[in-house]
Amino acid sequence: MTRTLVLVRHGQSDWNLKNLFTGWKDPDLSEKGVEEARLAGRRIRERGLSFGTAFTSELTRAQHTLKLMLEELGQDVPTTRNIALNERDYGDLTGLNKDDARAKWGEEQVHVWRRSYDIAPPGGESLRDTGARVWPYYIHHIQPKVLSGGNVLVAAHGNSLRALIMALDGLTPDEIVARELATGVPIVYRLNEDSTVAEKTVLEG
Ligand SMILES: O=C(O)[C@@H](CO)OP(=O)(O)O
Repeated sequence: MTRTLVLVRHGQSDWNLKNLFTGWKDPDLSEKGVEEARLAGRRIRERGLSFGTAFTSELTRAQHTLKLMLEELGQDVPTTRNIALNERDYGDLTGLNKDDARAKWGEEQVHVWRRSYDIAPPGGESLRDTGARVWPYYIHHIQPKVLSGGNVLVAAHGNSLRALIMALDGLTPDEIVARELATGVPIVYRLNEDSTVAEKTVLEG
């Protein structure tokens, strides 16, 4: 029994390309994002992994990434979509250009809003808030599938996955600040029977 969990941040979206805060807005993948998603699927295929279940968010960029990965894998897997896996809600920053926001509020403040654990952007969610919906969803819906040996593929978002990875890797609020997730790079976890992490491999390069 392999108990494998693969996490993938969606490929580059049109709004990533335009450098806009995206959050719960729903742009699709850019051309580059489509290629990144396909490459992610091929990287997973090279590992010979097959999946019993897949999960994604309610947002198009993650769903599209999952679809393209499964096409590359040649696997038709039952998929569950849930809002709990959505990107962090960016509140009032949504739709603003990230460089314009730095010019207005300063580099440091914008970095705190984007990467800190417990400071929320105005009207939006902190990473802690995001984790408060992602982690219970993981525990109740995703982890049981992994522990039963079905191998699970999750396509989600930079911050919903940072929140999950923080818990899986046992990172502190200070340590999570420096964690960035690249688009379309699969992260493979193998879990022990007791749900702790046995091994983590990042499929990059
Ligand atoms: O705009 C967003 O929703 C996210 C991810 O693209 O941005 P950030 O890099 O600030 O986490």
